[in-house]
This record gives sequence, structure tokens and C-alpha cells, in this order.
Amino acid sequence: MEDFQSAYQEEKARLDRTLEDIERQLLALRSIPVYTGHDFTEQLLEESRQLQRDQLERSFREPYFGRLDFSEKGKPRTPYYIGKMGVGDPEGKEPIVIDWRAPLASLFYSFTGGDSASYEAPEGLIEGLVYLKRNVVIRKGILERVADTYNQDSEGPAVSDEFLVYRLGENKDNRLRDIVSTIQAEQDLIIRAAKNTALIIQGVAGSGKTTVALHRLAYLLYQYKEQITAERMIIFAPNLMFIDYISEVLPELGVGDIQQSTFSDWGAKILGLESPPSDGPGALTRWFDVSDTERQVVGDDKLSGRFKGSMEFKAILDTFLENIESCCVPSLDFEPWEGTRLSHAEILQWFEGEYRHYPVARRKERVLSRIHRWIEMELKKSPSLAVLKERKKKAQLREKAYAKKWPELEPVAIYQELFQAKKGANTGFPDMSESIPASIFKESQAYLKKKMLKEEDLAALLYLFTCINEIEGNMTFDHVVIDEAQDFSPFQVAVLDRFVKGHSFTILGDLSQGIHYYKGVRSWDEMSRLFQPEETGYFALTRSYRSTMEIIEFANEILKRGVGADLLAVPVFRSGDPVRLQSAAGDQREASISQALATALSGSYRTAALLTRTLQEAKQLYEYLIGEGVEAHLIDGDKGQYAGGISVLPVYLSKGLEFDAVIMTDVDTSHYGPNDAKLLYVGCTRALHELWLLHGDSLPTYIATDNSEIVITSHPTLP
Ligand SMILES: Nc1ncnc2c1ncn2[C@@H]1O[C@H](COP(=O)(O)OP(=O)(O)OP(=O)(O)O)[C@@H](O)[C@H]1O
Repeated sequence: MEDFQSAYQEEKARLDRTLEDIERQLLALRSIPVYTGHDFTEQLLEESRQLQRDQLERSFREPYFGRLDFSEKGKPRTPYYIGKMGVGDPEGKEPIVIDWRAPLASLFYSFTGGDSASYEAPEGLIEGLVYLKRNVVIRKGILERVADTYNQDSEGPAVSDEFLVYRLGENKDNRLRDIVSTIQAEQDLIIRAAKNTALIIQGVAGSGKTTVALHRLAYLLYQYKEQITAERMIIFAPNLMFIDYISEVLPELGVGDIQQSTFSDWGAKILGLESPPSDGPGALTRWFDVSDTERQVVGDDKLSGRFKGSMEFKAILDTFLENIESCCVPSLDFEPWEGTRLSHAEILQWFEGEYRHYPVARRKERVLSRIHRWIEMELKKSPSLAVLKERKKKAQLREKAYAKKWPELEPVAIYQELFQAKKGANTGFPDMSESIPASIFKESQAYLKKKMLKEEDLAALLYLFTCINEIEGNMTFDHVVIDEAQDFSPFQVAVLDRFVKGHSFTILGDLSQGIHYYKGVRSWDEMSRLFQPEETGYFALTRSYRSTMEIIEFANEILKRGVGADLLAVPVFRSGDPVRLQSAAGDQREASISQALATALSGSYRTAALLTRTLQEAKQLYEYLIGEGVEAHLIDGDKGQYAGGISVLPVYLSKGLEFDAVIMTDVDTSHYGPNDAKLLYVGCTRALHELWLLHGDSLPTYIATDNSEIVITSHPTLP
């Protein structure tokens, strides 16, 4: 206790000094009049001062979160304070606060005990001794808590999880948060991995994949500030609501302007489509609202989404495109009017010789405009104005007709050809119908004829785009993050690779959460095979930080029994209530749901989710709750914003999100079939503190009842 008191006093004194320093710097900056003139250099200086002012104001509220006492070999023990942003010392001495991304700060995360410690700095490996790792909680400039996670002088465990457990026990508000003060060693390795690698990360539910990816972006921007910019980085997320849910982490880390998009939205923009291809209203519902046996009757290779996402399909497109060059230039001379002629051989020489280095669509464009210029030159040779007029008229018509003889070098048009080209058709393209499963060929042909596109066609269309067009500088990326990557296809990643410099990817996902059977990958090898071994790195995150031990053990059991999975989560030692299994059949259903909700929210929890099996059930339940006066929000996949509070949603839309309490409804064999274990796993792992499973008569066999509490309740009272 005495130790704690003196540590608190020591930190309080240090905080006071730091705040005084920051205030002094702020006052000095504020005393410089804001420049509003037109001088460019002055404007840049003003911008930089404004940034400094903003950063100091933020630092003033929470200057740092950690302290590390370290002595570099041969040097004395020095306390370093680590914050979300570095704070320099105007007098030019050591910085007052070190940025969490700085090399020295990496020790704060990677040190797990032992007699020596080292970190990689630009000047080489720095070795020394760690004496103390201390977490300091400061809110609005007030010191709230001091907790040592390592103290060389004490006899406790090497590095304790106590502070982490305290942080994890806090209730969450609407949005994902930064974790700078408690990044774990295995997460830090990913955050600080080198830029030019395709990192593939398999992480169990709640292992911090999304959070780590966002911190990695902040790190890359700090570490490679000369080479990369925020505007040229992108996060691909499953939907707009998820983007909204994660929207506060990057600004909190002082990073702005990173692009965030779904693959469809991005692809549609590149292709210049009016709107992203959609599989029609309710596509997800059609897939998830059917029984799982109906879903499983189609073999993998017959699922068009999986086929069109495969590298096999890419190879088919390559063959299809192989002779695109040879079939481009129409095999005839061009004659704008009688007696004047441009030979096929000469046009071919322009196309295959002079413009060889351009992509094929650009070559076509160049050749056609050169023909246009040639016509204009020839017209000038006309003997009279009348002849010139007549030739001009003729030439215009013939030029148009000639251009039409060239194949349309546009991704959608070529793609349509792929599903039209049958033997004997005179398109110049080969017949690929034999290589594509007949059912997929037929179905695609039918909807493409109606000028429709599906999401599953996007990778191929984008690939065609890159084969025939130049990828312009403003389309390229310095780094790409793919979240929920188990739902991405190898072909999608291969296409993206064409837009990314140096294969700089962070690809994160969890195979155990692969509930979109009709797309995505079954193994990470499918992704790593796209890169050379030296270009890729693989990490596995097995510790789960989101849920209590009880919830994780319960969810693990579902995976073990349901899919025999070996990717099980290891919980952090944070104990909570047992998972509650409650019978809620027939006319008891609604009342039981209300009861569970009332109980779950009777404490201090701020967010709760009611997860139904289908969208239809979510809508009905939402209506019921609204009728009962409960302020609930329906999540139906159409909205771009996440409101927090009480959410009602079908389980498949809950991926990526988390809630203090989760109540799953209708968890019985009539709703969850033998192949729905992963779906149930996703739902259960959304809960931070409390999990309820309300069920009918027969529980699916993959649910273990031994460690759960069976609840019998009465007197429902809604919040
Ligand atoms: N080192 C950490 N310190 C504190 N909290 C952490 C840490 N790592 C992760 N968390 C918390 O764990 C929760 C899960 O994180 P996140 O959503 O990033 O995980 P995920 O692996 O993407 O999950 P899922 O795949 O289940 O959607 C979040 O509340 C996050 O703040």
C-alpha cells in the first residue's frame, strides 16, 4: 500500500510537471498570430503550427499512458513516458513524451520479463535492462490510476495481466477503441512488421485483428512517413456499418484520410459503374434464411461465387485474353474515300510495333486517333473545296464504321463475350464454354444478356480492366488492409495486388468465422500461394480479449463439436457469469426475450444485441420491442451507421461487432442445423460480458450444457 502511495505521488508530481511544460509550449504557439495571407511558405508553416497546437491540446488531456524504466548498456536507468503522440522539448533535450510507435516504445509492449532486453533502432540493436513497466491512466489531465505490470524489485509474476484485465472489464460504448496502452507482444509483432510483405493473420474471434490492423496503419505512417501517405492506404471492410463502427480508432491515433471501403464500392468506382453490382435485394437473406441442408447440397465447385473467385477462373480469363491482341486490328485496309488507302499492314505495324508498350485499350485509342490525323492530312491534298467537302463527309462515315470493326476493349463488354463465345461464333475470342461448369456458364450468360452484373463478377472485371488499361498513379495503394479476409477470394486479392506497391498487405481473418460458404477461402494457403515465400508472412493470434473465460470456453466447445476445429481461442483470465441457457419456446418466447434483456441491462451495460437466426425474425422481434416501448435499433444490412444501445439483428450480420451482452434467440435444431455451428460461434463470440441462449425443445448437439447455467425465470420487466 505504501509503495502504491509513493508511486502515485511520484506520478502525480511528474504529471504536473509535464502538463506545465505542455501548457508553456501551447501558450508560446498561441501567441503567434494565425497567418491568413497568400504566401505559400507561410501557409505551410501555419499548417504545421496548427497541427502542433492540435496535438498539444490532445496531449494536455492525456499526455501519456505508460512509463518504461530502461538503461541502455553502460548508461544510467532512465524513465521514459510513452503516449499516443510524442511531445518534444523546445530546449532540445530528451523528448518529454515518446510516441508509442517509436523504436524504444516497442519495449513497452514486447518485454515479457527476463534479465536483458533489446529493441531494433535505426542505428542497430540496442541492448539493456528493463526495470519497470507501469500503466498510468490519465483522463482530462487528472491522474486516475497507476498500475505496475512489471517491477524488477517485486516478486510477482514477470509481467502481470492485471491492468489488461481491468481494461477488458470496462463496458464498451458504440465504437471500437484504440488499445495503445495494452497492446500485447504478439499483437505488437504484427503492428511493427515490415511494410513490403503480404501479412496474413489468422486470429480467433476477439483476438484484436481489426484493432491491430488499424494500429498497424498508424505505425506504418509513422515509420515510413517519407514513402507513404494516408490517402494512399485503404481498409476493405465487409459493409458500411462496420466502417462506421471502427471509425473512431484512427482519429484517436491521430491518423486521418485513410480510405475505407467495401470491395464492391471500390471496384465499381474503378470500373466507372454507376452503382456497385448487387446480387439483388435480399441476396444475403436468400442465402442465410434457407435451411442449412438446402445450402449444402451444392458442391463447392458448382458455387459460382467460389468458382469466379478462384485462380482457375483467372487462368480461363488469361487464355481468353491471349489472342486479344491478334484479333484487335480488323484485317482490312482502311479507305476513307475511293483511291486513298491505309494498308492493314501499316496499321498493324503501329499497333504491334510503335505502340507495343501501351496496354491494349490505349493502343487501340492511339491507333484510331492516328488514323484520324492521317485522314486530316490526306484531306488537305484535295484539289478543290467541293471535293474536300465530299471526301470529308465520306471519311467521317467510314471512320466510324471502321472503328466499330475493332472489338470493344472495355471490361464489361469482354466479359460478356466470355459467356457468349461458342464454337463457330465469329468474335475472334476463343470458346471457353468447356472450361466453365455448364450451370455457371448458363446462369451467367442469362443475366449478362440482361445487362446485369453480380458481386461475384467484380474480381474478373477488375482483372480485365488491369489487363487492358494502365493503372494510373492515383489508383495505386501504398498499403491495403483486408478485414474479414476469410470472405475474400484469392482472385480478389490477386487483382488488388496489381494496385498495391510492393505487395504491402495486411490480410486478417478467422477461418472459424467463415460463414459465407459460397465465397472466400477454406485455408490461408489459398492466399499465401499468390505471393513468393519471401514476400509473405503468417501470424496466428490465439488469445481472445473480447469475452469472459466462460463465454470463450462455451464458444470453443461449439467449434470442437460442430466442425472439429483446431483454431480454438485462449481466454485472458477474466471471469464472468456462466453462459445462460433458457428454454423460451412457444408463447413463452417473447416474454423470455424481454426477461433476458431486462436482466442483462439491469447492471451497467451499455450495449446489448438480440441475435436472431433470420432477418425476418429480427424484424418481427424489433417490432415487438418497439411496441413494448423499448428503444431498440434494427440492423438489417441497409444502414451505414451503428447506433449502439440495444440492437436487433440476424446473427450473420453481427460479424465484426461486439456488445456487452448478447441474447441469441431460437437456438434450437429447427433454426440451427448441423452445418450452422460456425454461425452460432460467431454469435456467441460477440459478447463481452454476458451471453444468453434462448431455445426451443431440442438444442443442437454442438451445444454443451455442462458449464452453462440453466435459467428458469418469471416476471419480465422491460428496461
Ligand atoms: N491488447 C488489447 N488490449 C485491450 N483490449 C484489446 C486488446 N486486443 C483486443 N482488444 C479488445 O478485444 C476486442 C476485440 O477486438 P477486435 O474486434 O479487433 O477483434 P477481432 O479479432 O477483429 O474480432 P472478430 O474476428 O471476432 O470480429 C475489442 O474490444 C478490443 O478493444
